Amino acid sequence: MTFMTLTGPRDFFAPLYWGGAGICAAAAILTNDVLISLATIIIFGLPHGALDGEMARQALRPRLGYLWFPVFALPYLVLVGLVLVAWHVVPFITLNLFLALSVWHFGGEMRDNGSSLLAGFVLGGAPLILPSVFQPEATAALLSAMAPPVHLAVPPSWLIVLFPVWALCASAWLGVSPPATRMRRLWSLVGLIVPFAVLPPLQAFMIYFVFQHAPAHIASLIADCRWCRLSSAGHAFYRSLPLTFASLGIGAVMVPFYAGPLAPRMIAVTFQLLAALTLPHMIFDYVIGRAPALREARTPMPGDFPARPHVHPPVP
Ligand SMILES: CC1=C(/C=C/C(C)=C/C=C/C(C)=C/C=O)C(C)(C)CCC1
Ligand SMILES: [Fe+2]
Repeated sequence: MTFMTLTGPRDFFAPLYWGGAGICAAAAILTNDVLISLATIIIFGLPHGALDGEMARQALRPRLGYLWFPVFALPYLVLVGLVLVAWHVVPFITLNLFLALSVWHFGGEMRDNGSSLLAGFVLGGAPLILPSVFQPEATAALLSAMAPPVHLAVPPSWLIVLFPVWALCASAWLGVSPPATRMRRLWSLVGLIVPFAVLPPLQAFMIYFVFQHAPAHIASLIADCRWCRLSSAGHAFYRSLPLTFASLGIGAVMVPFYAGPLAPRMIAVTFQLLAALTLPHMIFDYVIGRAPALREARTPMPGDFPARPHVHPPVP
């Protein structure tokens, strides 16, 4: 019944969650503490990716029974392991691939319902291109900490070279927008530019990840009536807990394999793990969106928590 108090009709979840996220983010900014920024990123950002397990369960369990879990988890874990090994074997290449995949991933999440590639590049490129241009040294230091023993004095040049292209694309994206959406687009750009212009890069990324990227992903799943058990943010958070804890477990196992002072070490663990989870997450997203068999196999299962309907009937 705790569940009901979290997600019931009087939804206590949103104020609790956003209050917690706001306090943690403010603490990270006010104390300038790397570890608090990382903790905020993990606690309030990681769960959005951990919903893959819930989607796989809904898609696969009606056809495979309990076998759904190994069918989903084994390839997923193999990919996680491969990415973690790649960080150690070819850190420079892995870092650059991760940055490029992140542009793609962030763009896909932020543009409204699968709109243009232009929108994807503008909205997905900003979180990586802007810190590289506005605060090159701090960004290079963070990227170096992410991929030891790589040492970068400046961010990867392709991110810098993309800046004028990005600025042109952003202007074009605003310019071609229908008047009704122009202000919304302008505000979404302001919301991206301001944090990366005024805050240190890790804190700006924290704001982006926790308050823009993760909520956009969760909102798109809630709006999608295929995922009947994800009908509110509270349900989504609850359903993300098992894989969130599993990911934290993987992170805990990783820590002893990394050397050096605590802050850079935790930066490496956090972002290498994020990269390792992002690759299977993106592949999963692609597969679940394309495979017709997976799209249709969504009958309610015994023992399911009765989800709130997505569309409420009009009150007479
Ligand atoms: C660490 C760090 C950066 C890169 C972060 C990346 C690349 C994160 C990717 C996360 C993903 C893909 C999550 C998926 O949900 C910046 C912004 C360059 C500068 C600030 C510090
Ligand atoms: Fe994501």
